[in-house]
Amino acid sequence: MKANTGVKMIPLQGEAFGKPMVIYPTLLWDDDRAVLVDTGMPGSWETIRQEMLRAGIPPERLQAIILTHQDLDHIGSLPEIVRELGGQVEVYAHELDQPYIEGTRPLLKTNAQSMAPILAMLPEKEREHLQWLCENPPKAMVHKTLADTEILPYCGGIRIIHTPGHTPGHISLYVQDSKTLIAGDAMVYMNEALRGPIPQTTLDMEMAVNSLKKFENLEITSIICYHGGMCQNNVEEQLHALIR
Ligand SMILES: O=c1ccn([C@@H]2O[C@H](COP(=O)(O)O)[C@@H](O)[C@H]2O)c(=O)[nH]1
Repeated sequence: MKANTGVKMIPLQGEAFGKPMVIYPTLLWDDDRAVLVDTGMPGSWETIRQEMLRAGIPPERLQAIILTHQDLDHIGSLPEIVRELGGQVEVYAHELDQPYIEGTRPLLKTNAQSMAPILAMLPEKEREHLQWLCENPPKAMVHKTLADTEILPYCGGIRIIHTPGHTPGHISLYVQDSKTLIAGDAMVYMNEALRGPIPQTTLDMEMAVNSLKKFENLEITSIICYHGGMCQNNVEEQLHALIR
């Protein structure tokens, strides 16, 4: 029997890096399990938990967290979720971002040196907070690393697509049942238009643009961008216009 599967974005609103920001972790579920893709900034677990309850998915059903990459706004609430749910949750990420998420290497972007221009512009309280996060970044163990083309057996099958560029271990996810592409930061959705990676925060633009070719042969009905949310208008046309 086919499982009942679902996809729901969890909008998280707040202030980050000196500006207002809305970001979109995604909740996936089937009959008995739920999966969270990315965890928001530190302190977001309570909002995510409430949104899960509103969707009728008890947090105890959460069995996996998939991190699209190491950036602070994606891994921020990982420690608090793992602390609360403990051993029931398996954490997944690509091996190239694993050491940063586990804290054995400093985060590639959210460190005092890279953040210096932003830190200098912030009011004192926010500066102290971001400085503290740079020195004490969230970290947690990655239980399983993910490789390109692998299919995770949750929610009707989640295909892993390695899309390096924004970070070396950036992954996107293709949810087979609903034909939804969870693009992480490989693309953004702004003013009802799908756009490529943002140069300001992408470590290797050439690689990031090249990674978009991996979406070329997918049948896609919706794309969820972490920045901008869900794109459902002329999805394949918009996507093909970005692929060079
Ligand atoms: O203006 C900014 C915003 C963010 N950063 C750093 O880049 C990463 C990724 O940011 P995204 O907005 O998710 O692409 C973030 O964790 C910050 O460390 C930046 O340098 N400048």
